[in-house]
Amino acid sequence: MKNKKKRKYDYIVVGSGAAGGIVSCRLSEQHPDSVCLLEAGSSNWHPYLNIPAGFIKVIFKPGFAWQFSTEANALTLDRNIPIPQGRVLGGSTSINGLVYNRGLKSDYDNWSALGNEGWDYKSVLPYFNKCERRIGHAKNETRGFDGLISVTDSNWPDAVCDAFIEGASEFGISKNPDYNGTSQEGVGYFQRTIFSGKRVSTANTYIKRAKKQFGLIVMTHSQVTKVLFDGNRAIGVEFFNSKSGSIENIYANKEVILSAGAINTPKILNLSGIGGIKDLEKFNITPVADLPGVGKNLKDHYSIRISNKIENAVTINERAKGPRLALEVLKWIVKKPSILSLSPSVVHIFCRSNKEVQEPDLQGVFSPASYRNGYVGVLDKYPGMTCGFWQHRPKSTGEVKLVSDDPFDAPAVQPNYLQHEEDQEKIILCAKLARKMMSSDALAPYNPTETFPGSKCQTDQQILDFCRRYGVSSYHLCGTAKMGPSNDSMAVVDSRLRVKGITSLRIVDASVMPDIPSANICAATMMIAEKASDMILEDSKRKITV
Ligand SMILES: Cc1cc2nc3c(=O)[nH]c(=O)nc-3n(C[C@H](O)[C@H](O)[C@H](O)COP(=O)(O)OP(=O)(O)OC[C@H]3O[C@@H](n4cnc5c(N)ncnc54)[C@H](O)[C@@H]3O)c2cc1C
Repeated sequence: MKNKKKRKYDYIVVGSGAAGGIVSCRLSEQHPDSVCLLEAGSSNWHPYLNIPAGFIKVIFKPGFAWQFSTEANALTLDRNIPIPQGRVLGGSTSINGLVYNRGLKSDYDNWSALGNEGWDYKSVLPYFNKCERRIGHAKNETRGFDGLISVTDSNWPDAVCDAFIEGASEFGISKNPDYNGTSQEGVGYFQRTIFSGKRVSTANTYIKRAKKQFGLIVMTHSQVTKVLFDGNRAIGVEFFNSKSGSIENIYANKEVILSAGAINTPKILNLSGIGGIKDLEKFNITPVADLPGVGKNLKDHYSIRISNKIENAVTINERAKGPRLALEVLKWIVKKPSILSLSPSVVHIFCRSNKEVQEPDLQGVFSPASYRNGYVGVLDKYPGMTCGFWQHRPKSTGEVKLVSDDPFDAPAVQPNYLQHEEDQEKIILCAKLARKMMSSDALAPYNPTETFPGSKCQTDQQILDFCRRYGVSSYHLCGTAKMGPSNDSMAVVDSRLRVKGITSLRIVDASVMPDIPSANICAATMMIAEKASDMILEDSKRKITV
């Protein structure tokens, strides 16, 4: 393959993350030398992007991640909560927490029930399987074995984690060997997108393969500023090449695909004249399509964490410093279990908030590590453990909107965490559950003492205040260009992910989710990309005008 840059391609894909990395690869398999992938960030050469524990070194660095934060809001005590998003080849798959979690069957059956034909669990399962290479416990029909994304079990034995898992059974939560199989409910070690001690991203799998085998053109340092139209047909994009400092245009024979993520995709749409007319008028942007749903329906998982100081154990807190860290590095180099090849959350719990609920509606995460004041950042100086929880399907929704017509200004992001009363009730329950899980008899030999928020936080009101003050994003932003049927005026794309009222423009990323899955959302985003790739190629063969 020649990998020679041109001015015109069959397909242009904007954004190289969980979705864009996959779509660009699948399209280039069928259209070699004729797909161009534009990425605002740089390549993924840096070792921190390939060592799982490098996560903590990159998420708050502008060279690797868009440093977005939420708008201040009284619901979360006027804080600007960090919501970084990957800005590098592989997008957020190059910086994320590596947890592989598909969600509940009912998540996708609900998408279908909302009028999105072809998105029920039975229809999407083959696409979850298509991208997966499951290594470890699995039932054949529910898992994939031939895909490019390796999904492995933890190889890091830890006595505190084992005790936490044992302890959960004291509260009626049983071990589940495969929460991505037939049933999610239970407790156990997370499955991770880690192989041979290294991060598995779309950059080092799909994109690498497509560049080498199918002549995929990858242009990093290329921030798309708007989509170009001929009438209502998308014909290309304008982008800023930050290496040359110039504005350039490239064109598509067939389609433009936006995969810039749940914050940047609605921003590009608005800058291109697609959005609510009133929103566009504010910035004198000439409208191309009146779609008031652009940027609306923002969802995320708002989580809280409870930390304990413990004794009689060596936790990640001590292993991440001094001579012990040197030993961990050495272990990683010789491919032995090491804290360098861990996902930040090691153990999962999926459980129900009450007996009336039919399936899990809460997710817990546990690690034998603790951060100062509960914030991901500086580890405590003493041995510690942390349990976090969030609600699977929060009812609060927010929005992403432009603050100006300058493509280099970050948009305003307001998730309205805890706006809905039910979300407030559930977050209190989450905090109580996290406490309960760490008070099991199985963990008693470690003499846990709660350090954060501490014993003074007891009443529901105190707990809610704590959640408002210290809750954080789980970084699962989605829904800002949702798919929906023609009678849903807030839908932005149809069930084949075509932007309504526009031809040759699709959205393929976490933005199109009509509701948030009961899971960390990367697996679902990759599933969307595999399914979208088939739809784009099918429509092209049938010569359907999109
Ligand atoms: C810190 C963090 C931890 C997470 N942990 C987990 C986890 O453990 N498990 C899990 O399942 N999910 C996790 N997620 C969520 C998951 O990674 C994302 O939901 C998923 O990657 C979204 O995929 P996407 O394709 O929509 O966007 P992204 O993967 O974010 O990709 C979007 C890409 O588009 C590029 N882009 C944006 N704007 C432009 C533009 N104008 N021009 C060109 N390129 C542009 C970006 O730079 C980026 O590369 C995490 C996310 C983050 C940020």
